[in-house]
Amino acid sequence: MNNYCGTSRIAGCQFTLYPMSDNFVDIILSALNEVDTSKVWKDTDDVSTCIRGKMVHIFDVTKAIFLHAAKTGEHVAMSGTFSIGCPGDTDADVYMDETDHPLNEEKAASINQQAGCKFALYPMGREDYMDAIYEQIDLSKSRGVEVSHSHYATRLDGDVHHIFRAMEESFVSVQEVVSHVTMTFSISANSPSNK
Ligand SMILES: Cc1ncc(C[n+]2csc(CCO)c2C)c(N)n1
Repeated sequence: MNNYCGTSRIAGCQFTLYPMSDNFVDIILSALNEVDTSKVWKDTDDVSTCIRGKMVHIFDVTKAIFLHAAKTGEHVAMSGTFSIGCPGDTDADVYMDETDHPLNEEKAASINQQAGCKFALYPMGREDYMDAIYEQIDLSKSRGVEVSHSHYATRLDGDVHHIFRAMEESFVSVQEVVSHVTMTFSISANSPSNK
């Protein structure tokens, strides 16, 4: 099966927004609406949204949707799973022809938002999966984000742009050596616990 396009392979993210607000329907639908998703395959249902396409656009769209929801000032959380190299899917292959320019970066760049995030990498099908994680991730170089370890996950605190950059860098470097990788994350902004 050929799921390669140049040097880029098809990736995806399945995520759910949880606005802790009476206005949750509007916050979810506006965030999904305001973000330009034209470079990714997208499907939203009552549980979650799934996007598929080039890695650069998967991270661009996921981050932008979280930022647009969080900029309402409400306590908003998002949980999801990134995946690459999952064999079998071909229905989003057409999106692999898109250029690498992320469509939402310019608009999202002006949104400053602090958040806390826990993420975990799962390189699939490897006896030495722990080595694959430790060898490829060098979070010591992550600028603007505080890194701490927790059970089953790594915690990142800081600006949302820096948090997503750290997760993207980790995911990109692990998938260069392990063909099938998943990464779970849970991110929270405007939590009353921090007031
Ligand atoms: C990113 C994301 N996608 C879908 C849902 C599921 N969902 C729950 S309420 C609602 C709006 C009314 O239909 C939707 C779509 C979600 N929470 N977050």
